[in-house]
Amino acid sequence: MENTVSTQLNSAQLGRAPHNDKRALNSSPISTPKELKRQLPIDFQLRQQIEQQRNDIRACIAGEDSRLLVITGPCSLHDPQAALDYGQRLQQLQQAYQDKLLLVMRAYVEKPRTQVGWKGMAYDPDLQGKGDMAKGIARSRLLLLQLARLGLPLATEALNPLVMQYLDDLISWTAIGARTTESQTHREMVSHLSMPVGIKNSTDGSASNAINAMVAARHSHHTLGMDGNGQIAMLDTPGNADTHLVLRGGHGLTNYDEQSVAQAVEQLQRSDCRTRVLVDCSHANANKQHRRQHAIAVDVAHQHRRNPGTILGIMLESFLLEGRQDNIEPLAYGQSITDPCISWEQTEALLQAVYQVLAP
Ligand SMILES: O=C[C@H](O)[C@H](O)COP(=O)(O)O
Ligand SMILES: C=C(OP(=O)(O)O)C(=O)O
Repeated sequence: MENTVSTQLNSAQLGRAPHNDKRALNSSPISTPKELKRQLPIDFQLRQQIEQQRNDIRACIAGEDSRLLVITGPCSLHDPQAALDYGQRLQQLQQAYQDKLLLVMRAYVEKPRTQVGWKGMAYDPDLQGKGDMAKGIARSRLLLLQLARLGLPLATEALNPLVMQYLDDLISWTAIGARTTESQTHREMVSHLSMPVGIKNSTDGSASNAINAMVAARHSHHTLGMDGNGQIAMLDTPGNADTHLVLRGGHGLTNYDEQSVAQAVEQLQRSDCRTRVLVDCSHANANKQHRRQHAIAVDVAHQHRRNPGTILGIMLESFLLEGRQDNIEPLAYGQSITDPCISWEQTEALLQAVYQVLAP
């Protein structure tokens, strides 16, 4: 989307900057988290469902549940209808595979970028490059609410700690991405979050920053943030012990093979961290060749059988149509506008193959 979304400032925007700060742009106030949660509330039953789903994932991390955790879905959500279509299909697969797989839908509304590009529904819901976070955050919350009501646990990447305050109650698993693993702000945020969190190895492929993040996040912190009323406040975070490492490869090297996993597990043990790792079958592990995800997932499923206690699960980038698209006009239904994904049919085949490894 880099080509279709302008990130340049126009003169009208610059003209609105106050005299004493020529770099400051227009600011548009938006509702507080409490106001938005009041408009789009979660009821008692849904709250209980999400708490149960978080507990199910916690049990997998702790090794009390031997099912393979599968985080699967589009690289990013941009079209609510296609996302709900995907969610309905996934929910049906969950019924079929529930004894061996715990399926969680990737529902990412924020995207970290290597340089510039579309940053997700929360920022630019109309894909026009204009940015409308009031609309974007509200649309994201509504969509997550509709997806959660399908009965699926949801996964997202927490990028901006303020955005997370509007959505956190709907999420069962959160990722800290490879580009933010080393950030103190993100480690403090994890310490504050109430759900299990997967922390990715850095883009250079090293697991050390992620393991340092796991250690930092299990401690409590004092940090500057925003409370539910939109008030800037010092937050005392409780610490989050429900974290795990996500291996996503890096710098042209993969790290999902048995030896890399064993090395990571050893490093985790030395830092007294949870040892079960989740393998991201996409990103640098697949060198963004989406079809490679199938072979990687099957390999990891075999490791899960051979070495119980090392593999927690897999992550897939999957949507309705295979690949990705650059042009938003016309927009193909169900195809990624960020990273390439496997199609729905390829996803069904992959999950069936993984299931067969686990339940021969
Ligand atoms: O998962 C998505 C991308 O890998 C990540 O957001 C970085 O994308 P970019 O390198 O295209 O900016
Ligand atoms: C951006 C992502 O991954 P990573 O942080 O591993 O690049 C992602 O999973 O969408």
